[in-house]
Amino acid sequence: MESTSTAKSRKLVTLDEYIIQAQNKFPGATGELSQLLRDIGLAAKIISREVNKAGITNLLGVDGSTNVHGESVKRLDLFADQQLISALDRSMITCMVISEENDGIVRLNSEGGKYIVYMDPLDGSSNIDVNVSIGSIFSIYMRQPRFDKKLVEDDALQPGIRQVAAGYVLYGSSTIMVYTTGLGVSSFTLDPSIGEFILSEDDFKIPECGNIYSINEGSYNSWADGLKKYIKYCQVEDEETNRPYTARYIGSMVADLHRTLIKGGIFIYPASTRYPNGKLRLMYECNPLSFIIEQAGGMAIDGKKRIMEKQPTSIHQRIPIYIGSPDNVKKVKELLDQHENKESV
Ligand SMILES: O=P(O)(O)OC[C@H]1O[C@](O)(COP(=O)(O)O)[C@@H](O)[C@@H]1O
Ligand SMILES: [Mg+2]
Ligand SMILES: [Mg+2]
Repeated sequence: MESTSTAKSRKLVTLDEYIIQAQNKFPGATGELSQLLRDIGLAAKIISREVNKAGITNLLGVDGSTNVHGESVKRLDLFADQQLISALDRSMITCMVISEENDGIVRLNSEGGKYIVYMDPLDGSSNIDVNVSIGSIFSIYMRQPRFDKKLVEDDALQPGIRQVAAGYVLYGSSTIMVYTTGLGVSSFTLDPSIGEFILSEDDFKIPECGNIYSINEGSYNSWADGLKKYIKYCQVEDEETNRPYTARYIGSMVADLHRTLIKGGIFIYPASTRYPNGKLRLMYECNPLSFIIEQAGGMAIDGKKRIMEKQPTSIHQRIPIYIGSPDNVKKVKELLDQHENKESV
C-alpha cells in the first residue's frame, strides 16, 4: 500500500523539464546548451527505437566500408552518425562535429555556432549483432574566439578540462541517458510508452572502492609489469579488502563504464603490442567518460597523468585509460609507478 502512495506522489521530471530547470539557475544563460542537449536526447530516442528493431529492419550487419581507424563500419554506426549530425545541424548552435565515423571535421550549416561536438555515435560496434548493450557518447566544447573566422581542425583540439558538457546514452535492457555539465551527474530512463526520458538519478556518486575489475585479458602478454601486478593483486584472496575481485568485461566501453559508475571498481584499456597507444579514442571516448566519472567522484588517468589535462594533437588520437573508483585507480597507479621505476634503475 505504501509503495502505491509513494508512486502516486512522486512527480516525474522529464529530461526537457530538468534541463530548463537547470538553465533557470543561471540567469545569464542563453539556452543554447540546453537546446543542444535536447537535440541529442531527440536523436537518441530515434536511435534507441531503431536499435530495438534492428533485426527486422535490415539495420544489422556491416555497411561494407571501413572507417578512419581501419575498422569495419556497421549499418547502425552510420545510422546513428546521421541521426546525431542532422539533429545538431537543425538547431544551428553547433558549428562543427567530429565523429568516429568521419575522417575530418564535419562543418555544419551554422558556421557561427558556438559549440563543437565530439561523438562516438555507436560505441561497442562489435556487440551490435549479438544484442549486447551499446551506446552513444558525446562531448561538448565552446568554440574559441578567433580573428580569422574560418573553422579549422585546430579549433577542436582542446583538452578535456574545457568540456562544457558530456554524456552518453546506453541502449541496454532499458535506454538511459547520463550527462554532466560540470555540476554533478544525472541519469534519465527512456519510457518508450510516452517517448520521454524521465529523471532517475540526480547527483550520482561512484563508490570510493569497488571489487570489480574490467579489462580485456587477451593482451596480457604485452602489458606493463605494473599492470600485471595489479591484476594479480585483484585476484589474490584477502578478506579484509574484499578480494578476490570479480572480473567483468562487456566490450562496450559505455556499458562497462555505466556499471563502474554504479557499482564501483575499475575499467582499464591499456597500451599493448597491438595498440601501442591504447585503443580508445581520447576525444570522444576517454574525455567524456572521464568527465562523468570525475564528476561522480572517481578518477581517470592514462597510467601516469589525468586524462582530461592531456593536450590533444589530433582529433582521432588514442590513449590508454585507467578509470573508476578513486581507491582502485590510485592502487593501479602505485604499482605502475613502482615497476616503471624498477625498470629504469
Ligand atoms: O574488443 P576489444 O579490443 O576489447 O575492444 C573493446 C572496446 O572497443 C570499443 O568497442 C571501441 O568502440 P567502437 O565500437 O565505437 O569502435 C569500446 O567500446 C570497447 O571498450
Ligand atoms: Mg567507441
Ligand atoms: Mg563507435
